[in-house]
Amino acid sequence: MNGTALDVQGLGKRYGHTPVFSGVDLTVASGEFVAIVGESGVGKSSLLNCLAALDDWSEGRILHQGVDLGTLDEAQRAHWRRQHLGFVFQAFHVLPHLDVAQNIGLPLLLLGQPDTARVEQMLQAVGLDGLGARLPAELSGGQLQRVAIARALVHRPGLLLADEPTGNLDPATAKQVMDVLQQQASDSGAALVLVTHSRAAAARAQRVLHLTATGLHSA
Ligand SMILES: Nc1ncnc2c1ncn2[C@@H]1O[C@H](COP(=O)(O)OP(=O)(O)OP(=O)(O)O)[C@@H](O)[C@H]1O
Repeated sequence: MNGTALDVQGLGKRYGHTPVFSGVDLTVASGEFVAIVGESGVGKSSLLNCLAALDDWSEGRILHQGVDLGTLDEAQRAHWRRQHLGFVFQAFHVLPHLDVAQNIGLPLLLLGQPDTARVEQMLQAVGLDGLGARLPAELSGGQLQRVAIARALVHRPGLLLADEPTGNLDPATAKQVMDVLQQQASDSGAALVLVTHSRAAAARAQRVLHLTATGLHSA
């Protein structure tokens, strides 16, 4: 897929009267990998939650492949997320009572398009071949994050957001998880926006942007 996956114009976020950031402009092409870094508390997670339309923003616009997310109501945003978005969190957020294959297949199930062959394909792609019947409690942290990556991409979203996905992992495991995340995002042609404190993870991106209270700047 070519073209612009994400176009953010003059985005600002306040919690009540407390400003977090303003003036955020960002264009991400399909297949591009952008890292966002910045001091703790500057608003990186808040920005990502806005880009996912999980939280409201105070000013500006977010367009995803031409769709203005600000014009969608809650139900339409939920529908947009299900179809077009993958999200990987620091704390994995896999569902403990579902096995690995069920966790990975959940986005397809929610879309009414269950597809066991696609789930198998994703299991292989992230190096978890043969582990589909395991419960999350029986996996390592690195394996859990691979489940989360497979789940985030199983429905072929155009936009993949990752919030500190290696924050809970040791450096060697973090490297393996980043290899999988980068490779899978690239193979699927998804735009990848990564928030991280890890210099090693950020250095993999095509662009590294620094978030401050006044916007995103080239790092
Ligand atoms: N729901 C909320 N209500 C009010 N303030 C909030 C809320 N969520 C975050 N904040 C505040 O907004 C600011 C930005 O928080 P955010 O978590 O986005 O920063 P961050 O850059 O991701 O930080 P870190 O790198 O430590 O994860 C912080 O001052 C935080 O206390």
